[in-house]
Amino acid sequence: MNQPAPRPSTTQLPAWQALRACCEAAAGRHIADEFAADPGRAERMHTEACGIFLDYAKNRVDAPTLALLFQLAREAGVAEQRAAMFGGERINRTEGRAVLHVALRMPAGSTLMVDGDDVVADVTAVRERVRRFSTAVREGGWRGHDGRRITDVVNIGIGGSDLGPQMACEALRDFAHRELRLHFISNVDGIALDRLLGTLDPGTTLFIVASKTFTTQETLTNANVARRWLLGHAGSEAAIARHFVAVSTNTEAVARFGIDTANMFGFWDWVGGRYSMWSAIGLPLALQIGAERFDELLAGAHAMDVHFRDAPFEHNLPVILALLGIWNVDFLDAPTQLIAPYHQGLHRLPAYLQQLDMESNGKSVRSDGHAVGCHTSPVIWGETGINGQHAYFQMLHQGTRPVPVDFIGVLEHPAHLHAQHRIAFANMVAQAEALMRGKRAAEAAAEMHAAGLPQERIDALLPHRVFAGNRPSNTLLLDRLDPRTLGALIALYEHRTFVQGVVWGVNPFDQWGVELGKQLAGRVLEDMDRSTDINAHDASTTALIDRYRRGARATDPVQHA
Ligand SMILES: O=P(O)(O)OC[C@H]1O[C@H](O)[C@H](O)[C@@H](O)[C@@H]1O
Repeated sequence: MNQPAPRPSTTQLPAWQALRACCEAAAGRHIADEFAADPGRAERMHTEACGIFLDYAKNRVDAPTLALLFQLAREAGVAEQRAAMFGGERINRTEGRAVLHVALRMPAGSTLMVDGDDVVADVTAVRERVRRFSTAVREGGWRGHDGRRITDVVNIGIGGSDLGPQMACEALRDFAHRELRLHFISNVDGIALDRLLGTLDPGTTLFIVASKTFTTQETLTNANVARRWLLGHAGSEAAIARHFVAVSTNTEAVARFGIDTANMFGFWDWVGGRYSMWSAIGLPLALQIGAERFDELLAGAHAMDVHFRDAPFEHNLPVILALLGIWNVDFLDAPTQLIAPYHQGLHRLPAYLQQLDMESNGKSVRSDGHAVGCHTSPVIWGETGINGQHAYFQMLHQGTRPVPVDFIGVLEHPAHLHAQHRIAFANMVAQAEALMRGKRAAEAAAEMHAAGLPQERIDALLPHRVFAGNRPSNTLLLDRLDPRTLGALIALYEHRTFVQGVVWGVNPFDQWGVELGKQLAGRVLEDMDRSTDINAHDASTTALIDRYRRGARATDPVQHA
C-alpha cells in the first residue's frame, strides 16, 4: 500500500500558525462592523456555480483571514489530492482503494482507466441496466408473479444504502411517478417494516435489498422478514425473482440469500457507501423519477465535479465552504454545524449530511496514523429551518457557543405556493441577519421605552433582550430544486467533506470506528440468550443484559378498535 507523501501535521503548517494569530486579533471584531466599514463585502464574498449561489459574507472572516485559509488549502495539498482522486489513485489508503464516486457521474463515452480497466465503461453498463429495469417497472413491463403491475417499492438498506436515495426521493417528489410509491426500511427493530407490510399487497410489491457488503445484520434481517412475508402469500420460491432485486458489490452473498444474480445491480469497492447514491444504490430514485431525470441528477453532480476540479480556490464553492467550516471548528471553537433547509423537500438532507460528514471526517488520527492535533468533523445536525426556529434557534441566538449555520433556500416555486414561499424565504434571510447583527443594549432599551415599559422593568429585562450577534452563517440559494441542482448540491457537500479531510490529514473514505459496536453487539446478543451467569462485560453492561433477560416480555400485538 503506498504511503502518503510526508507532510507536516496540519497545525504545523505556516498558514495554520498565521491563522491562530489572526484569530486572536479578530476576537473582538463584530461582523456587523465589518459590513459597516466595507460596503463591498457582500459583493466580494459570494460565488455561484451549477445553479447554486453562495453568500458567505456573514462569516467571522476578513480578507487577510480568507487569504490565509486559501493558503492553508495550498499548503495542505488540496490540489494534489484532488488530482489524485480524479486520477483514480488509491487515496483510501487504509483500505487500499481508489475513490471514484466522481466516475459514477462521468458522461458515457469518457474514459477513466484504473488498473487497466475503463471504469466509466463499467459504470455505463450498469447505468444502462438500471435504465432498462426502472423503465420496465414504471411502464408496467415488469410485473409481479401474478401478472399485476408493481405499485410499491420497498428499499431495504441502511446508512449509505438508505440515506442518499431516501433524501433524494423526498427532495424530488414533485417529479414522482403517479402510480409508484417508494418506501425505505432501515431499522432492525422490525417496527417500521411490520407497520409497512400491513399496508402492502405482496403481488404488487417490489423489494430492493441494498447493501454494499451484503453482510449488514439490519438489512439482512429485514430482507429475510420481507422474503418470508412474500413467500407466505405467494406460496412459491419462483415468485422471489419477480419481487426481489439486490444492489450490492457482493455477488456470492446475494446468491446465497436467494436472489437471482440476474436481478442484481452491481457496483464497486471504489464507491464508498456514503458516496454511493450515484451508483445502482440510486435505483429507488431512478424508479421514482425515471432514468432520464436520474441522468440529470448525475449531470448536475458532474458539473459540480468539473467546477471543483477547475475553478480557482477563491471561486470554488466546495473549497470555500470547507475552509470556512475549518475556521469555525478549529479557530472559533464551534463544535457543531447546523444544516437549515427552508424547503420541505430537503428535510432529510441533514440526516444525509450527518453520515457524509461525520462518518468521513469524524477521526482523530491522520491517514499516516499520527494524532490529528486539532478538531475534525463538527457534529452535523438540523432539520427544516422553519421548524428549527420554533424549537432550538433560541440557543443559536443566545446560547454560550457559536453554531454556524448553512441556510439553504430555493428560489423557484410553484405559483400556487407563492404566498407561503415568500414567508419561508423571509424567515430564512431574517434569521441569518439576526444571528449576524444581534441586538445591542441601546436598541433593546429603546424598543422597551417605545412600548411604554417602566424603567425598572426595562433594567430587569435588558440582559435578556440583548443579542450578541456575530454568529456565522452561509446562505445557499438554489435556482430550483430539480434533479440537476440537487445533484450539484450533494456533490458540493461531498467535495467540501473531501477538502476538509485533506486539510485535517484524515482519510474521509474509511470508517473503522463503526466496527467495535458491531463486534460487541454480536457478543451481547449471545449473552442475552445464555442461561448461565455472564461476566465478560463490565458491571453496568452485565446488569442491563440481565435486566433484559428478566424483564423483556414478548406480548401479542395491540388489538385496535
Ligand atoms: O451498504 P452496507 O454494506 O449494508 O452498509 C451500510 C452501512 O453500514 C456500515 O455500518 C457503515 O458504517 C456505513 O458506511 C454503511 O453505509
